[in-house]
Amino acid sequence: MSAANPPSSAKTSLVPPPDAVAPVRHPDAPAPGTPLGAHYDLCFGCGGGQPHGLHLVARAGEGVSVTAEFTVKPAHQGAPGLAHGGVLTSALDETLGSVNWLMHVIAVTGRLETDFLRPVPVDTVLHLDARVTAVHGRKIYSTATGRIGGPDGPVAVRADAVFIEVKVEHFIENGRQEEIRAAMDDPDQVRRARAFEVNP
Ligand SMILES: CCCCC/C=C\C/C=C\C/C=C\C/C=C\CCCC(=O)SCCNC(=O)CCNC(=O)[C@H](O)C(C)(C)COP(=O)(O)OP(=O)(O)OC[C@H]1O[C@@H](n2cnc3c(N)ncnc32)[C@H](O)[C@@H]1OP(=O)(O)O
Repeated sequence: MSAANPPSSAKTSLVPPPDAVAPVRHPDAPAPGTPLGAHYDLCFGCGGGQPHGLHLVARAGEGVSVTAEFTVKPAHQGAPGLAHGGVLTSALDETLGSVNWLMHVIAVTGRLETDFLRPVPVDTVLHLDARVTAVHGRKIYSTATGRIGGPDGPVAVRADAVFIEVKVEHFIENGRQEEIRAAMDDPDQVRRARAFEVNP
């Protein structure tokens, strides 16, 4: 086994350890059915101000779950008339990322594994559903599906993920200064970030 190609480590396993606990919905989480809105206007996944983005719209579900829709546009093609797999994975990633908000936890994707079960044509609405299954320390285990033909249609894509809880400093210290300064100057963005600080 070469160092450049290490084995898939137990450290990044997608299976929660035996002492993982059930996720807890924050008391101030929005009621089921409430749109979550974009966490950042320029986010590729959900930002309304991102012309190249997916414009995914997520709503709170029951417990620690969300539903979302993403419409596949011609700009999202891989093969002629079919969605690119990486774009579909991005939609799953964004949906899984938004579900952490219901626990009032900021988290980033550590590991994400996608199964592609059916091709997804351009103009299809992908009906996404994501939920947290377990929490272990800073690790959040979650799973998502994307269905076509309606919210109860066949599963076209699915994913399992581990997200890692981070502080807001993760973004402030690692993001490009230009965008961080702009985010800090946006009262809405600061309010969103503060919500995590006052309701840990
Ligand atoms: C006013 C300005 C405000 C600006 C803020 C703006 C918005 C903020 C609000 C919300 C935004 C939040 C999310 C966005 C939502 C959706 C978008 C989709 C999500 C993404 O697209 S996000 C981008 C891709 N993502 C990354 O860019 C991560 C890069 N990466 C790192 O930044 C580090 O790598 C990190 C932080 C992950 C860990 O680093 P670290 O040093 O903090 O943690 P450490 O190593 O100590 O691990 C602690 C425990 O996690 C386990 N662990 C570690 N790494 C793991 C892995 N990969 N897989 C599985 N488990 C892992 C260890 O095994 C240990 O587990 P144990 O405790 O059991 O030992």
